[in-house]
Amino acid sequence: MADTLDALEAVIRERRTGDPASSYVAKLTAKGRAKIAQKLGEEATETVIAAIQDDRAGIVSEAADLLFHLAVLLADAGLGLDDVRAELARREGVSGIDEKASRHAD
Ligand SMILES: N=c1c2ncn([C@@H]3O[C@H](COP(=O)(O)OP(=O)(O)OP(=O)(O)O)[C@@H](O)[C@H]3O)c2ncn1[C@@H]1O[C@H](COP(=O)(O)O)[C@@H](O)[C@H]1O
Repeated sequence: MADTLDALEAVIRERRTGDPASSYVAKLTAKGRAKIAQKLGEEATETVIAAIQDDRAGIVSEAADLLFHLAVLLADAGLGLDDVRAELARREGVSGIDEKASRHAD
């Protein structure tokens, strides 16, 4: 899975400046950050709908769309999956319950 996402990220970085007529990544990137963010939101909503309908195949399909569009957004922001991995690694072993409680400690 990590390899697939890394390969996808590499393709996205390469296609960003490609021909919008033949590349969806280039076409979406050319439309700008707001459009990329909008698409990400749409795919998130479609994932939510599939989840509520308990549509397992739909969840997988929409999650793939969601991860793809997230990777396009990260690339547009000059970020990458390694930045997200580092943040998740930083949180490793920190309970979400404890983390939330610590926000209200002071
Ligand atoms: N994983 C994906 C991937 N997932 C989803 N999509 C596209 O994302 C789009 C989202 O679907 P929508 O129906 O919402 O999009 P739309 O109707 O075109 O968009 P709007 O005009 O409505 O905004 C579709 O065109 C899908 O084909 C993807 N397009 C590309 N990839 C990967 O990116 C690589 C590079 O793609 P190109 O840039 O097209 O060469 C490909 O080889 C794939 O590996």
